[in-house]
Amino acid sequence: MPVRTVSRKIDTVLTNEILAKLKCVPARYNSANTPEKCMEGTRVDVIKDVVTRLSAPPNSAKQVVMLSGCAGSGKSTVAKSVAAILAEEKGTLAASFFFSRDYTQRKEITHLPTTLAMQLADYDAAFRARLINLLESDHTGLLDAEPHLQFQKMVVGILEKLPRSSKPWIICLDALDECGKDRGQIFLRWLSDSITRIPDHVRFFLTGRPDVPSYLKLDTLVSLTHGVVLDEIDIKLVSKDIHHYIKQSLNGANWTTRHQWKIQDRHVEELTNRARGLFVFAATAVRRVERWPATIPTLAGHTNQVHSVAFSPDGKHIVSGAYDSTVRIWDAETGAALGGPLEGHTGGVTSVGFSPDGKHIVSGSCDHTVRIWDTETQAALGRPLEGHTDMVYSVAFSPDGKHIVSGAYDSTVRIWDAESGATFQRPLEGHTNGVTSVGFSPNGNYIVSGSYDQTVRIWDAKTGAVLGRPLEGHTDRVLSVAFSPDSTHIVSGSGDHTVRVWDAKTQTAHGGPLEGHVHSVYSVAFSPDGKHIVSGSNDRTVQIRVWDADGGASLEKPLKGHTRGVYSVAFSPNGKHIVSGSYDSTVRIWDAESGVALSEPFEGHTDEVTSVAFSPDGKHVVSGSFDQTVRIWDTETGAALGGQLEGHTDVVNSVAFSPDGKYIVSGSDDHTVRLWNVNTGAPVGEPLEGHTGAVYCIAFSQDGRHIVSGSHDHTLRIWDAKTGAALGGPLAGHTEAVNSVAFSPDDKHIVSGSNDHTVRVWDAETRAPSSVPLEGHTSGVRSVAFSPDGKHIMSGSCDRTIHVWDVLSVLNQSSVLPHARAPNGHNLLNVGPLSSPHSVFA
Ligand SMILES: Nc1ncnc2c1ncn2[C@@H]1O[C@H](COP(=O)(O)OP(=O)(O)OP(=O)(O)O)[C@@H](O)[C@H]1O
Repeated sequence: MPVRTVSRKIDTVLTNEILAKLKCVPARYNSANTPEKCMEGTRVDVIKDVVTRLSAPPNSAKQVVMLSGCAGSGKSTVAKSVAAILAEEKGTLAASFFFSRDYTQRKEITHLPTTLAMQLADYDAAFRARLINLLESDHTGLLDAEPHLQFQKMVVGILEKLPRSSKPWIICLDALDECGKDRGQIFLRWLSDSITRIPDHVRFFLTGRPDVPSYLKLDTLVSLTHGVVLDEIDIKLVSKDIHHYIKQSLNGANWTTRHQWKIQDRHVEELTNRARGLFVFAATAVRRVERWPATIPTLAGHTNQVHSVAFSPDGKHIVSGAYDSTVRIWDAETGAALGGPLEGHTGGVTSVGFSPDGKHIVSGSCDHTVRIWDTETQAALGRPLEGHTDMVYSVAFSPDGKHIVSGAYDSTVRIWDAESGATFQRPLEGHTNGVTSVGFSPNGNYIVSGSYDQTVRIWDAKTGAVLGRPLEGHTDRVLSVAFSPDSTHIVSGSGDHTVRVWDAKTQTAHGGPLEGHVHSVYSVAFSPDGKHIVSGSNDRTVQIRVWDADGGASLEKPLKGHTRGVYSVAFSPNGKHIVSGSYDSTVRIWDAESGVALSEPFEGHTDEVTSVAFSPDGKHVVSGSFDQTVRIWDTETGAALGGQLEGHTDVVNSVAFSPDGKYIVSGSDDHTVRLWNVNTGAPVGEPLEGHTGAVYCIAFSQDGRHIVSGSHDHTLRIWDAKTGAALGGPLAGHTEAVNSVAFSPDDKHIVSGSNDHTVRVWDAETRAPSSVPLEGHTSGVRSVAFSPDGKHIMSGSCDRTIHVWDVLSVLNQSSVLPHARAPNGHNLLNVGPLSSPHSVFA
């Protein structure tokens, strides 16, 4: 390599190291947990106005634009949209800081100057050179100086020396009222004192509640500030935006492809009026509606218990059968009854269903018979089908419409020819009590049945043979069963008042019982698009629930139950369980296969839980918290063992057991890594020092000899676990904080996940990257782990997905493209967002 290239590389490494010393906070407009942008088509004028003012040529514009408005008026959402346009379309966003009282580092002014300086250095090479120069020649301890001095020297001092630019440089600071207890007053004073030194191509876009602009009164800054007040915009215009927002959210393409019903115009009007110009009202209402379960109109008309309901194949109609001996047809959207009751049965109607083409309805009754009806004329077709010797509890068409299956109190299942009404084949026998409910799988291969014996059974539709074991879980009679449209799930309703969903393949419960009815659930069905479950109950109501097949117990939208963000997950050593730690201050244990929570949340921490890990024998779990302590729990009972381990002087971000289970290592915001003796709870040796930012994550190597740590300073470090000495320099490459690290099972590689949205793999010995950065996540990567066989890497992100990467492909890819980014390369490596965990970790 030519000498000049080498020296340039060394220079780059050195300057990177100097800048890495700056304490920066991930608070850019596009950092994790910043607000969403305005919905397209809303706030168009105000966004345009602000962008135009900020983009005007120097001299002609005021140097500060201040957007204010009351709580929830939508300031941060507008700020995000403005910042995105400036950054992504105009290239004029020099720096941004979105304050938030919900995040420790983003609610103080402390790291604002260094964060701004770092971002300005990223934005402009001349600024960067001057900043490096300043830091190199500084002997006054500027890195640890108080923030006001840092602002003066690292931001204002450099800006004033730079040549004037014809292109605006915009600094966006959102939610000043959430900046410290003084609600942004300190910052405004700094700005006021120095604005005359800052060249006029540098503009500030500030937002805050109405008190923030009031702090400017009588200040020199006032004359340089243009104010935009959201609360002064004509309420008719704002209401138009809110109307658009509600309608799009609950009636737009995105909604209607996912949901069976949509909001009606008069309800949009009503919600808009009630919002009275406050976006937060509308946003909260929309979120409520989106949240499961949504119960839409109650269909009232039957004069006795409703025992069965089903959607028509096109989703437009619902049919119901009741103990008043009638069948009724309803409009699924409005809930209005279509025509009168269908009369003919001489006993209560227990079960109803549509034929696949929607033209016919089948019903089963306490009068021992099955009947077929014409949907349009609502007339009975032919004579009743006779054969069962007791009450018929359930009926359904086969997917090709040629057969009808029925289950009866005589404990048998029967199959009928839909056209001739003849019954053929022997009855299917196996249940030990009355068969209440039956259905074909949509692919026609299986029949499912529910019984008074509290179980659900699956049968081969061709041979009539029973498949696998009975599905157990209901604590009372199973009254109704049905397959999902894709044949993967079965839904059942029971006398225990609940609805349950089962995985048809694994024959296990999919999540916990769905509650809501106040009496026995006699009927359940999936809507044709699989997004809704309709259920009918002894409580005389029909309920339509929005069911998210990916939610609940599914691992694709992982393990729902925590009430705040989950920031740490880990597999148990045998791969059967998952532990999660949440900002809701609790720790939870889940079944890795079904996604079911295995116990009540573990409670004890007094603040957000940042990190969790299993002990090597799986019997204990360790957790670290914002409350600066480490805690150890009994996995089975959830009991906290001993007291809390105290010593860190700031938030504990990460914890891990040593492979022999004797030690725990922890990383903290106090920049140090600490070792603890599990038995005594006492710290071992001195804290390990070296990182220049908070330590976010740590892991032991499998042989227990090394520890790897990842930090807010964007780097990883490797330590000798015995001596505490750092092994070589930091592993640099990530461009944002490192949130998660892990050794591969053979200790040869380290995987890291970062706020820069990427996953990186490193050679543990040479400390060089072993792969291109793995791209695919659309938000910060929070958690990474190798599968126990080392063949896969799992990464979890703020984008709410878990990706699984094939390690062999990752490493091979790197030998083809040593240091380049593979365009779309991740498609080759990425097994994809996790839909079936079993395929990977089985
Ligand atoms: N134009 C918009 N499009 C879509 N959603 C919006 C819009 N404006 C606001 N919202 C939603 O309304 C809620 C409140 O908005 P936002 O947080 O921006 O208000 P704010 O004025 O900054 O409130 P606060 O002063 O309490 O921080 C958020 O949930 C946001 O997503």
